[in-house]
Amino acid sequence: MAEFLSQFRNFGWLDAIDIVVVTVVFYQFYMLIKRTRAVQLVKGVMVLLAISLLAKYFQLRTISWLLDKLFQMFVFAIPVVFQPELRKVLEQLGRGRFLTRHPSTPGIDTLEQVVEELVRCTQVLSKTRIGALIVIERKTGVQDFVETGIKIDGMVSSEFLVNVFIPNTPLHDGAVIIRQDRVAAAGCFLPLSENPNIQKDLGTRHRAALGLTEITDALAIVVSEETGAISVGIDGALTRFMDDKMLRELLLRELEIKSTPLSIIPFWRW
Ligand SMILES: Nc1ncnc2c1ncn2[C@@H]1O[C@H](COP(=O)(O)OP(=O)(O)OP(=O)(O)O)[C@@H](O)[C@H]1O
Repeated sequence: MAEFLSQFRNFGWLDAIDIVVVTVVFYQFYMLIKRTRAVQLVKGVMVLLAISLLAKYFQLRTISWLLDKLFQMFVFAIPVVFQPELRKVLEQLGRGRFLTRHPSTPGIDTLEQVVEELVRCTQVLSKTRIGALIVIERKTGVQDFVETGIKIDGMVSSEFLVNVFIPNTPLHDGAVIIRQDRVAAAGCFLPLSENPNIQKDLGTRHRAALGLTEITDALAIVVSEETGAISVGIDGALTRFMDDKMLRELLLRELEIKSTPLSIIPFWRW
């Protein structure tokens, strides 16, 4: 205890600066990877770190030894796995944009408005038989897929979304990605599902919606060009033939805006 307190007695302003700098660097790095799938890996490493500390504390030698070896491996693996994120950090440092402010979370009213705009736009798209694929990001970041399209960063509005999907316009091909209350990008390329059990009449638009929702917790709304049917992909399963009421209830529930009973949701799920 005395040793611990003596450390504090030697604590100078340089140590304070040291701690602040390290905190800021870690925070900015976290904000940078927060929207990508790399954050899951960081969480995994944190869990292993916690187990390793506990194993050391309780003197569990085999677990400690195993985890030590694993961490030695990480020294080489992490730069490879995080290569894109590390490149981005270095680029931002180079441009002097490391200390940027990060957008705050929108309120419930704003998100409710976003849901309304999405419901309105899917109704128009469905009635006019315009095919569409709209992804809504949740906890797992989908920045990797945002980067495959054209960055937009605009307000979510029904009119804008309908316009994006009008055939033969520059952005109609691919998916629109919504992040919170903003349209992050359009024309994004999503991974196709390889699930062999998908109905044969569902083409690549539906497969892309399933593909993304298999690997992230995002929601994917699909409007079929052929039938006008509205479907929603969640966790690699498709809820099909939704009307405006069902879609509104599902979005409000899944986006944790309002809790609605499950019974309203149809069970056309594959
Ligand atoms: N990997 C992908 N990522 C994003 N969008 C895609 C992807 N693959 C296809 N699409 C979109 O789907 C369109 C083709 O849809 P296709 O007709 O093959 O699918 P579908 O599931 O049968 O849908 P629909 O019922 O609308 O015809 C493409 O023009 C493109 O906009």
